[in-house]
Amino acid sequence: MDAVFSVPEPRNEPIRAYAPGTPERESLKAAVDTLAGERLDLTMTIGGRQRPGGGEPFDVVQPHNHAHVLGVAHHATAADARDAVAAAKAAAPAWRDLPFSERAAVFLRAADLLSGPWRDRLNAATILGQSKSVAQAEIDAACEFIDFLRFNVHFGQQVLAEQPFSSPGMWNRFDHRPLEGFVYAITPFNFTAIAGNLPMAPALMGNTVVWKPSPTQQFAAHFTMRLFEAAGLPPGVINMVTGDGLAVSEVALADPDLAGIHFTGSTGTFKLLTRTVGQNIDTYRTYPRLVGETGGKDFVIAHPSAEPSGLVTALVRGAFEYQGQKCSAASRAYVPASLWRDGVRDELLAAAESLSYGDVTDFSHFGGAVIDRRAFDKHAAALDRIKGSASCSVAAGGTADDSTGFFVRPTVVECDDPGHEVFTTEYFGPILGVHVFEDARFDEVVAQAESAAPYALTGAVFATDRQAIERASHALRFAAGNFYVNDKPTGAVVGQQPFGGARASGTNDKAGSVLNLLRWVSPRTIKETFVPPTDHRYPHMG
Ligand SMILES: NC(=O)c1ccc[n+]([C@@H]2O[C@H](COP(=O)([O-])OP(=O)(O)OC[C@H]3O[C@@H](n4cnc5c(N)ncnc54)[C@H](O)[C@@H]3O)[C@@H](O)[C@H]2O)c1
Ligand SMILES: N[C@@H](CCC=O)C(=O)O
Repeated sequence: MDAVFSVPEPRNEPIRAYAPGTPERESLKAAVDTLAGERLDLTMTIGGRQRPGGGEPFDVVQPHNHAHVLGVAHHATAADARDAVAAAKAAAPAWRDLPFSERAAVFLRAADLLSGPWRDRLNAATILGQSKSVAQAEIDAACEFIDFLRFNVHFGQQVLAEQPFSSPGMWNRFDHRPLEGFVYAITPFNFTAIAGNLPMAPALMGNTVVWKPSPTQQFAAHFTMRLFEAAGLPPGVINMVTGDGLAVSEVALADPDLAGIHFTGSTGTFKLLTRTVGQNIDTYRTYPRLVGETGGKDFVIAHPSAEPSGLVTALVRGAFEYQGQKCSAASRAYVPASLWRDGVRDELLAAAESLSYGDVTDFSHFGGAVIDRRAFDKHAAALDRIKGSASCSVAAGGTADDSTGFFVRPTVVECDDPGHEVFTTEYFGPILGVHVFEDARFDEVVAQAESAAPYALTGAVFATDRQAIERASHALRFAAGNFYVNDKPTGAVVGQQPFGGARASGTNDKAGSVLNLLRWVSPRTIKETFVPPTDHRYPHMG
């Protein structure tokens, strides 16, 4: 077909409420019951074929009920990784030669399947495997994932439309080639949408991918791979390997055809991958593109003019939704003494104490458990250190219980010392540090908070005084890639608040935007001269 297609205009997927007594709630409940009753073989998918990894098995469990095994996966071995890389390379020529519209149609179909018949399955898998509440699963596994699929197609088309100028007598063109080689996508446990987006975005632009999901997100990742297949993704375009990824990295990072890494996860892991690529730099055919979105220590700073109830709600939702396991989660707050004394303290502590964390298959809970034993132990140890610290006191929560699930209570820590680890270390759990300051010190506190932590992902300022907002916004310009005024620092929506941070928080390539898709193409410039000159002499030569 010869045509310049326009892709469907993307719209953000409406969020379902799952109110008691509604058919949508019953249908999701049934999907949760069905998936909870199975014990799946969580296979790899290489070249379109499912097979178990060749390494040690590991259980994928419900974090809120860790005795309940949802499925068993195996760590991929070096041989598995070599097969995945070979499958990606074999699929590359046919996939990149498919017109963009055909590749886009696969992902638009995936979006519609997920919006309809696959919605309950992906949501249920995310509730069970990652311990998300219904509301948190819906905004992630359904809405954000659907948005990534649809908006990426829109932005991909925008990339292709980007063309150079042409002087008379010639036609200059960009051929937006995919990268030469394969892309290695490594994804975190906390968002089903991110896990789907990281292999999808390079694939849309014509690349083939080796995808390594997090072991603790493997349950939903399994269904994501099935969704891509149901949408018509050809074998070998996305090859999913399971496990911790150590053997996969040994193979993939040493391969001459490694063309890019699309990573989201901790700062430490991304630094390790970057360092390894640096060490192997002479191995590669081309410089691998490194895209990494990493950790955060996200702040909320209130001015004395802030509206108190909005501030409290933002702190509660920003810090404690999904048990604080969002890279964007509010984990340090700076509150003026006047507001703190006049109600914010009492409201915040009461709200934190009232939150119910429990078995999220009971839809009435606000939240669930933290992801695994490693996270639980890390938070328990941090709480012990905080309790032993002279400058801090636990004002709410502060307890942890792993008898049935990995539960850590929503915790508020008041701390005099703004340099304390509670304001600098990413715990990635439901622990909020609060520094209370004398009202007149607002600008000084903003300046300290600006670089108290090495990260620069998200941050919020609460104020009604426009000059205070302007001053804080200016002083914090480089302290957050996503900056909020009078809103919580979480919950970025694809297409509306393109997401990503700098400093130790990543390469800031803004997932789900044109900026990210640009990283997965390597344009060839073509100049065609319609009537080539036939005389080599300059006019001045006579
Ligand atoms: N900035 C963002 O957009 C964003 C979004 C979500 C999560 N995060 C960050 O992610 C972190 C939490 O996620 P996590 O605990 O899954 O992070 P993690 O770094 O422990 O793991 C991320 C992924 O890397 C894999 N991995 C680890 N070492 C590897 C290696 N040598 N080779 C190949 N793969 C390897 C893991 O198995 C997992 O799939 C937090 O720091 C959070 O801030 C950032
Ligand atoms: N995009 C999500 C965060 C993803 C990281 O975990 C938000 O804005 O809350």
